[in-house]
Amino acid sequence: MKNDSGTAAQKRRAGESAAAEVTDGMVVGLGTGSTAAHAIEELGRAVDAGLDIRGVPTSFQSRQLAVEAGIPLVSLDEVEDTGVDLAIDGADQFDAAGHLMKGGGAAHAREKIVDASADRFLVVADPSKESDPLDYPVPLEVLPDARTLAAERVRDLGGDPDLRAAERKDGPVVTDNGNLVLDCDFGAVEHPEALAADLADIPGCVAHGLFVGMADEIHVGTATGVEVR
Ligand SMILES: O=C[C@H](O)[C@H](O)[C@H](O)COP(=O)(O)O
Repeated sequence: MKNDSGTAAQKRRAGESAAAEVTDGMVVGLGTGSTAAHAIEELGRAVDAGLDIRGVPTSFQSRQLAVEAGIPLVSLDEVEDTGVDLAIDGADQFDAAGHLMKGGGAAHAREKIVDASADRFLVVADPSKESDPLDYPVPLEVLPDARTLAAERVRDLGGDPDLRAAERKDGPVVTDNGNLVLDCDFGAVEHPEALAADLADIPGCVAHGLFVGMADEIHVGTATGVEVR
């Protein structure tokens, strides 16, 4: 179960552990999802206590949480000179090499921009996210007009694309960027670097959920503490 109290506590420990790495003056990338939310809440408490930071949200969801938590926000444009000091973000899966699958919340396009802009990128996760090899269907954000061609190219690569449907509306999920998501099942991904390159080449692909070689640390919340990998 993704949301039982054990897993929720593990996510909280991971989020709080990564938030503890944030220091005064930092520009911080604020990830999306239920685990990164714990880091945002913890940073909000630290801001209340006097921590001076600026946050760069990765989604509508993380922006809302940060506003509620009282974290001052900036856009990537506004930190052109300073860049992002540290990003904290969740993952749908991670492997032993530190490669990630992201995009379960359809936020991976902006997450990839913010996480790649950071001097240090910390992933927060619970132990259920570990998978070797990665086998979570790869989320592919595509321009709406590219949907049919992109699905065809995914099939050519050996994948099974499925247009992500919205849960409480008829029709597809539309991302924060106005695009669609194809969840592309490739089974076990034995060569993430090669698949990442092939997917990036698909016309109309905005971003795929493979984050290859990007993570600096993975904070894994356990039943009793946090393992940093
Ligand atoms: O698009 C969503 C993001 O990549 C999330 O960081 C990812 O889905 C993990 O979310 P959660 O921590 O809720 O499992």
